[in-house]
This record gives sequence, C-alpha cells and structure tokens, in this order.
Amino acid sequence: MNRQAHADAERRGPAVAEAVTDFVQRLRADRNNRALRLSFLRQAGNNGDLYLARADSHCMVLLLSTDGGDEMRVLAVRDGARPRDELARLTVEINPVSGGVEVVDQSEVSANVVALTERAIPLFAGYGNRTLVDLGVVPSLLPALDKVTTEEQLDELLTRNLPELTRDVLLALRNRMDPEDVRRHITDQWRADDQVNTDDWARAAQRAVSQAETDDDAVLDALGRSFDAWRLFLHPEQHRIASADFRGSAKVTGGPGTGKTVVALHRVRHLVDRLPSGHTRPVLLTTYNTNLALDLKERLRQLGGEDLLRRVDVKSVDALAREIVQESNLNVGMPLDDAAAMELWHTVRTELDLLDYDADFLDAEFKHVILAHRCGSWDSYRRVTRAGRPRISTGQRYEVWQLVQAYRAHLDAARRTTYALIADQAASLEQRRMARVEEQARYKDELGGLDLVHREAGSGMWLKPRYQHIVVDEAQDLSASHWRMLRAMVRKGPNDIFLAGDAHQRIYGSRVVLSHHGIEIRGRASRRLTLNYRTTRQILGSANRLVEGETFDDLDTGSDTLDGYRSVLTGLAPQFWCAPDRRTEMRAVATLIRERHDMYGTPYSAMAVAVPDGASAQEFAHVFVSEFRLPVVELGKDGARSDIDAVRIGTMYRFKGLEFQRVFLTSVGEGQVPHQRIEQYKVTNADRYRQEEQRARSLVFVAATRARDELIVTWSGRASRFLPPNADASAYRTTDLLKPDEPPSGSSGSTAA
Ligand SMILES: Nc1ncnc2c1ncn2[C@@H]1O[C@H](COP(=O)(O)OP(=O)(O)OP(=O)(O)O)[C@@H](O)[C@H]1O
Repeated sequence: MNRQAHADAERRGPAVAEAVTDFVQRLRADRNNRALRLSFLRQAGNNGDLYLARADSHCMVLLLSTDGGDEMRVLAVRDGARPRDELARLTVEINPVSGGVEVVDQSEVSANVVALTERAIPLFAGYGNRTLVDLGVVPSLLPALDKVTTEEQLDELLTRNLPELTRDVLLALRNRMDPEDVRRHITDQWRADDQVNTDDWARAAQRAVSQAETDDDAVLDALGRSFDAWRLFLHPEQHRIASADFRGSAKVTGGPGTGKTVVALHRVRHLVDRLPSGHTRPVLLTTYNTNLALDLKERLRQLGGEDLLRRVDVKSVDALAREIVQESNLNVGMPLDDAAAMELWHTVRTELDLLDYDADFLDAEFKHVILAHRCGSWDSYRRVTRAGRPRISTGQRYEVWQLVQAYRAHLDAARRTTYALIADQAASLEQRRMARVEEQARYKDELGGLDLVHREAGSGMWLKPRYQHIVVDEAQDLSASHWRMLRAMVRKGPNDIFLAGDAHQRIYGSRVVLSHHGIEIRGRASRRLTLNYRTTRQILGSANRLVEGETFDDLDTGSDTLDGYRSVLTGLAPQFWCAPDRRTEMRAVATLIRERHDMYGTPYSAMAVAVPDGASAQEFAHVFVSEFRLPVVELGKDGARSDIDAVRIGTMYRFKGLEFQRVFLTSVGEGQVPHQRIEQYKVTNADRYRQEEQRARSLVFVAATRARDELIVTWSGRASRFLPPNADASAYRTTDLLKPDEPPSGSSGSTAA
C-alpha cells in the first residue's frame, strides 16, 4: 500500500478497508489467482505497469507492478458507481524531489476546485513553475494550480487526497513562508538520498516514501483494525530520526503535536529490533508522570504488540527512582505527595518566621539549585551559581539554607521523604553502581577479557549496566537528579540516550543543561520536527501567539524557536467567550458542551475543560452536574482512566501530553491567568516575575495545543493579558447564549480574536 491508497481506504470507511485488506492477502497468496481479475491498464514507464483489480463488488484498486510483476503496490482505491473510470484517469508519476510514486486525480481537482470562481491572478503566480516543482509540488498539478485564484479554492484543493509533500509545500507558501525556508524545513526533509530518475519505477516503488513504513503483516493487521496512520507512515524526517544511528545521545525537539512521542515509540521499536532476542528488558522508555507512562505503554502495544512490550521497561522517572531506592534497602519512608510537600514548606517558614520566602520559591530552590548542584553544606550552597533563578543576597541564601535544614529535619523525624529526594538518592546509587560496572569492565580488559570468576565470587555480584538504551519523552520537565540517574543507567556509547521534548511546554521543571550531566546532544544529534499532526492551523495560530516573543532553551546551552512550525489541518477558528461573572461562565461552558453533544454528536468523553486550579475544577464539576446533569470525570494524576462517556475536567497541568477533540480553556481572565499572586514580584523581584509569567504562558500553551478540532476560550471579567488585545471587545457574550427566550447558540461565537 502507498500512503495515498491508505488515505483513500480510510476515507471510504471500514467496509472498503476490509475489502482492500482481503484483496492484498489474496494477491500475496497467489498473484495468478484469476478471481482477482487483474487487468492491464497501461505502462507507467519502461519498467513499471499499471493494473486494475476488483477488491469486491463495489470497490476497485489501482496497482503498480514492477520487477516483472514480482512487486505489486496498491496506489489508489475507489468505490461507488464508476470506480474503473475513476482509477483509469488518475495521473501516476514519480516526484523528482522525493523519488516517491504519487497520484493525482486531475478531473476531481478540476471539477471541484478549479471551476469555482472567475479567473483572477493565480494564488501562486509569484513563484513560477520551476520553483514549485523544485520545492516538491507534483508536476502534473501545475496546470490546475495555475487556475487557483482564491484561498477557498486552495482549501478545497487541499481537502483532496494530494501527495503529502505537495500539500505541505502549498500550505507553507500560502502561509507566506519564504521559499528558502520551505526548502529547508520541508523539501530537504523529503529529498531522496540518491539521484532521482523519474522513469525508474522499480526504484521509485521501493523508496520508503512510496510505502507503508512497517512490514506487510503489520500493515494488513492495522489496516483491518485501525487507521492510526502514525503506526504505518512516518514523515520522512520522523523516519530518519527514529532509525538513525547516533554516535552517542540524541534529541528531538518540536512544537506540540509534531509527533515527538510517535518518533520516540518508533525509536524504541527500532532499537529493540536490532538487539539479539532474549528475555530481558534492555530498553527503558520513560516519561514525566504515571499517566503519561500508561499512555506510552498502550501506544507501544499498538505499535509492536506484546512481543515488543516484553523487551521494554515503560515507567515514569519517579517510579523508576523509587524502585532503585527500594532495591537498595535504604529505609527512607513513604514519599509525601506534591501537595503535602508544599504544605511542609509552609510549616517551616512559619516556624522559623521567615515569611518572605513562599513555598513555591523554596520548593524550586531546593530542587533546582540545592539538589541539582548537590549542595551538601552551607558552604557549597553559598558558592553555587544559581543561573536562571531569581536573584537573592548571601544573607537571604543563609536564611533559605536554614529553612531547607528545617524541612529535612521534619521529614527525617516523621520518617517521610519526597519524590525529589528519592530521585536524588537514586541518582547517587546509580552513579555508584555504574562506577563499579566500569571498574569491573576495566579489570576485565586488563586481564585480556578473561571472565571474572574469582572477582565475581569476591564481590558477590556480576554487574551490568541497567539498560542498553534509554528513550525519554517529555524531557523538558525532568530534573537534574533524574538526568543524573538516567545517565548512570546506561553506558556511554552509540544510541545510549534518546530524548524527546519541547521547552515551550515546560511546566514543572526548570532549565537543565544536559551537557552538564554528561549527555551531549549538540550538532547532528539534535533534530527538530516542525509539522503538526494534531491541531488545526487556526488553533495553532492563536496558541503560537501565546509564546511569541519569549525565549526558550533547547534543553542544552542554546535556544529553541518554533520557526517553520505549521499544520496541514484546517478547521474552525478558536472561539472566544466572555462572561460578566464566574457562574455565567460555567453555565455557558456547560451549554456549549451540551450543544456539541446533542447537535453535532460529539461524545462527552471527546471534550475536556481546562481550569487553572483544583478549586475551579470542583466548581465547574458542581455546576455541570447539579444544574445541567452533564456527566463529568476528573482528569487526575493517572488521567481519566475510565471509559465512561463523560466530560473531562482538570487543571491545565493535567492536559500535558493528552489530546481531545474539543478543548474548553476556561477562566482565562486577568487575575486568574497568570494568577494575581505573581503581581507582588513585579517590583520586588523582576526575575521571578518574568519566570512565573513565562511558566503561566507555557501552561496555557500546553492546554490550548491539546485541541484537535476546536478550541473554545472563556473567561469572566477582563480577558487575560495572554489573550489578543481586542479579546474583550470582540469576544462573543455568554449572556446572549444564555438568554432564556432563545435557543442556545454556540456555532456563531466570535472568531475575531
Ligand atoms: N506521521 C504521522 N502520521 C499521522 N499522524 C501522526 C504522525 N505523527 C504524529 N501523528 C499524530 O499526531 C498527534 C501528535 O503526536 P504526538 O503525541 O507524538 O506529538 P508530540 O510532539 O509528542 O506532542 P506534544 O508535545 O504536544 O505532547 C497524535 O495524534 C499522533 O497520532
């Protein structure tokens, strides 16, 4: 199957998919089976022929045959009244840039697109045919493109099943991306490694861009059961990263929804495939929290089944750290949860009467300075560089040190610990363990590779590195202790650590420079994805404005941007609703949800409501249930691990890594987002003010980019400073929505902002 045939089948629904699956199986079993009714259509070129075949009584396929019939590829699928005619008229050609086999339905394009409006200046007139083809536009589309004069025509054209590279290039140009940037961000990623011969069909059919990425059995299996395209087709850049050979560690960054997790999963499969078979788990796949780890496990199962899962340890970094500490028999006590750990900071600052330092600050100082730099004494804390942290004097440092000592004393007395302390201990344990591994290896080398029989007996243990490869998702939120631990779990060498992350989405951690922890990811080991597969362009446009103008790191010493970040999906513009008060806001959101469920058939479980804090979550849930009888389920630490059809409600933090069809981003009023408590730092502590504001921006950015089809932003009072300047004036009024004498309306909300 090639990519476009897959999309054809996907569009036509499960019955067609099943027929095609069945056809491919029969074809594979016996190409000469007369029941397949293969009929020669025409030569594609001198070493490729096109055939038609009937998959069932309604549906036909177009096939490319190369190597004298040894290789057969399904290029297109049609059903309906005249599938044979429709398939016969398709243009099939080899793209001169990517070398892939591409299909264009010229008559569909001209009938639906080109005949739309009167002739005016073509939209792409400024570029010239040569440039368009050089950028990757399929040459046979040029005459039709020449007639596209309006954005609407282009939108219509893009809904056709065009070759991916063409679609992507046209969208980027229409978004006014500079052709040089298009070349860099898009064309070069699809460019074939070798010289393309547009007459060599045998070679073209073999190229990765012409076919499903997995082996045939998996394709068929997936085609029959599910259409998760990511399991089958990676974008060439995703593919390159997932299967590359790196000299050491490597990193992939990219905006939300660009498929970083997808690449991480394929990377895991690639690494496992290259290891000798066995019963151990030589690969670790880890991420920030349990909820995300569960999700990764499920997606890994979808990708490679139980066989793959058996070779991989999938767990959150904190769960992993806890196991390490438990394994060492250190009796450290139960960890406090995040809220209790924060409460303890409140206790000690009150006890020591040092109320100038709030719990958030102390917690961050402890994790991101004291533990990160392993400050074991006042002297080492006094001298440590606190890069990126709000400035404080030496006197203030001393007070903070006293608070930290009191905090630790409380924990010791209660025989409790925290996750941050566990990570720190686990890192030290693993570093010691790795030192022993290295020492044994050195000893073995000195003995000329002899086995360490006597040595093992002496030490009682034969140590090996914990893992051969480590893959990390949501890397931007891991702490320095986490990285120290991970670094010590795998020996330095080719493909040791692979990490995926995006500093724009950092909401927990603080900046960590990975090279300071022995993880070198500069130069070619650093890749970036730019094509969003989740969110429509309209939603991205609004979300991107949230982080525009801020600077973000690249998980190392450099900086990262969202240059070239784009989406091929189009849809509704985000809606903005403002309410006079909080209760009206909640009632309006409930009304909009009900409307989407009753009128558009959206399941409740595909809709999620993001709020700034836990108390708001309770409030919304109460109004939804008591006044509207809406089913709701809280998005907790472990996600909404329930299949019931209920609206998901959770703090913006809980939205990390997830996606929903419709997202309601609520309470985005001034004073709530960012929270008004940060105002106190505006004059007294400008650094801290800037950091808190940036974190709040990232949080809204994360929540907004979870939306697949629709984003609805609501607030009461004045709009947050993060929203566009005209938001209050142009937003739709919730009071209109709730007028008792009119039916609720949600489809005509303001999109001006
Ligand atoms: N090559 C692809 N083809 C089709 N769909 C894809 C592809 N790559 C990713 N996707 C889809 O895009 C969505 C986002 O992918 P993924 O979760 O991997 O992105 P991410 O970069 O990790 O996002 P975030 O940073 O927001 O968590 C998912 O629905 C995924 O299935």
